[in-house]
Amino acid sequence: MASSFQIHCPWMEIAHSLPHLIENHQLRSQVNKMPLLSSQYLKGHRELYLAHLVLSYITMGYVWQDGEKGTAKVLPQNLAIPFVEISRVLGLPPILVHADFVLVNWKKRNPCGPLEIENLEPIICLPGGASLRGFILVTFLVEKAAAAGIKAVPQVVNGMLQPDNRILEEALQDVASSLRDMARVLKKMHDYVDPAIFYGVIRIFFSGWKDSPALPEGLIYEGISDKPLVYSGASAAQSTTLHTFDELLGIQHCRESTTFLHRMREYMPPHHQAFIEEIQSLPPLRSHVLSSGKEKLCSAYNMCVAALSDLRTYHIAMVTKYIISAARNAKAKPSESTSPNPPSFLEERGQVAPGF
Ligand code: HEM
Repeated sequence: MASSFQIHCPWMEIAHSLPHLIENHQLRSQVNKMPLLSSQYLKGHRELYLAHLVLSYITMGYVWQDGEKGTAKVLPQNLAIPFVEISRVLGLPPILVHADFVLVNWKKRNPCGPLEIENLEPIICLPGGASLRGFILVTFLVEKAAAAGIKAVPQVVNGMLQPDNRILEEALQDVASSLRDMARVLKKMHDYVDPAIFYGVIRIFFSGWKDSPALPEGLIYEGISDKPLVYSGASAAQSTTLHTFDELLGIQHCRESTTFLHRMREYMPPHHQAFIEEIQSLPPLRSHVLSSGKEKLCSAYNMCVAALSDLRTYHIAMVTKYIISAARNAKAKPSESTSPNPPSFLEERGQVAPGF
């Protein structure tokens, strides 16, 4: 019997040629020829996540193939119906999310080799060549660096609830070291991602259709709803990592940022959201540390807050380089810009957070 992905292979075939089809403005006609396939043959979470990844990339290419002026207003039913069905099963929105873009979109070149950038490859790509590859893989490696800190979270909780100050202090040290590691890995972005390509070519493909001047009413998912649906685009603000550390440490953001960050949680896999809610429901760690009166514990907690703050400060420097300065350069020297028309509706604004 044929495997389900052999049955669904038209999706895979198109997805593997996305950069070429988009650059040649042929993706829409290819998608329009695609048969309407049922998603019911997909088995298990691996196939379902792979299908969401593939259909989300095809969707972003379909909508943005012709840039901001030639946006598609309707997603054809042969793409919209299976994408929405699979999204419902996974509890994800029918748009590219961080989990698609980064968390499931990698494979090892040599299966026995290390989980390092030289041995990694995205499964599905969009235009942007080496810079797109670098953006996906460096972000993936930042997530990998966060894993040790996330694993330390249950230890922090044990140390607090038992209570055992030694366990708590060690676990907090692990969290701080993981946050420092994330910042160290984030710096690799400079080696792999060209700001002009990021700004002029790559960014538009993560853009959503909520509060978007290019799609002010949203996108019609044919066969699903006659009214346009609105969804935010992909952003690492949908990564579970910093949400978890914020909740653990009791970090409070201003009201506007809190609203935005909470909205981004709706774009995470449901089990990620549940994990964050679990941390949120715990007794406050900060009060526990303060009331313990233990200097070493306070200092371990403070190290975590400092490392998280340093990571965010560095991230703002990245936003400046890859968006604000890149926008100015593209405007000042349009002839040198890699893309003839960097999308004007995204100038100096976040993907999903206007005015960020
Ligand atoms: C070229 C690199 C990057 C740029 C230009 C960039 C840009 C942005 C922008 C514009 C936002 C505002 C929200 C939005 O509109 O999407 C944002 C938010 C965010 N980004 Fe990035 N980002 C980059 C890489 C990363 C990486 C590698 C991570 C780590 C996983 C990350 C984590 C976050 C988080 C957690 C937020 C939410 C705000 C916060 O919690 O501080 N970003 N980013």
